[in-house]
Amino acid sequence: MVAPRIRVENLNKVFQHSHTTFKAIDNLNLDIPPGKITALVGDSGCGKTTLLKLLAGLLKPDSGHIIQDNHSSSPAVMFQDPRLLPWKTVEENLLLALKRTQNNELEKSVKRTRVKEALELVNLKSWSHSYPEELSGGMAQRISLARALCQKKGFLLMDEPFSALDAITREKLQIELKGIQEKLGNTILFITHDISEAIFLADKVCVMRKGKLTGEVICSEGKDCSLKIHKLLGFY
Ligand SMILES: Nc1ncnc2c1ncn2[C@@H]1O[C@H](COP(=O)(O)OP(=O)(O)OP(=O)(O)O)[C@@H](O)[C@H]1O
Repeated sequence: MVAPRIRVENLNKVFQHSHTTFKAIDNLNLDIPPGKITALVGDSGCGKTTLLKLLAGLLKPDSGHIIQDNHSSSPAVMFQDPRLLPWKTVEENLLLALKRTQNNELEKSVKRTRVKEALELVNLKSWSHSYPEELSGGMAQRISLARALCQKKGFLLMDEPFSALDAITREKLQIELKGIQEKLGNTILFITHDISEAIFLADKVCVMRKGKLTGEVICSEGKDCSLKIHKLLGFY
């Protein structure tokens, strides 16, 4: 598995609202370094999910480029809600994701091993035969993470994955994700409204306003990170 670098160049996306047009992504440039967590923060409606959908190939840009080095496949995506099929077991949900995303190229035994390994990573191996209704919110999100990881895409898009969880579960999952990232070295773009979550998880925090990237903050640069991010968000 190769973790790719992603470069977004002069990206534009316009939506039509009745008779007017709205620029959801406005000439946006972004560098997502390989093997690291990059966080994207911004006000509600600034275009974060639209950017994620463009990166995932779920939307087409009006102009601009998304360049993915070393890697041609689409990223794995994790959303705010786990989106597990309730009539399938945990293992079946993960196998289904592999069937959908890998076109059945993989042998059954390889798929099962991948699912087992991913469930081990999120410490839920013994729950493989359980149904989603038996899981807590935090467990369901860890299964959702395992579903993204078992695809071995190298590039993972996470759209506010922990925002529906209680504060304690959320902190636990942040620590788990950091540990998993240190083991696997995926390229991750993590969208969040929570500035402290962004600083805790990411090597770099990118700030978006009104469809544009207004700046980036490298988290290793010390304790002023939060202040810099707030300034870029227009707080001061
Ligand atoms: N399919 C669509 N058709 C028309 N307008 C859209 C569509 N998708 C998004 N928009 C508009 O684009 C803007 C950006 O939406 P987007 O969902 O990307 O914001 P966001 O930053 O992810 O917000 P939030 O943090 O609240 O999820 C919004 O004004 C939204 O109404």
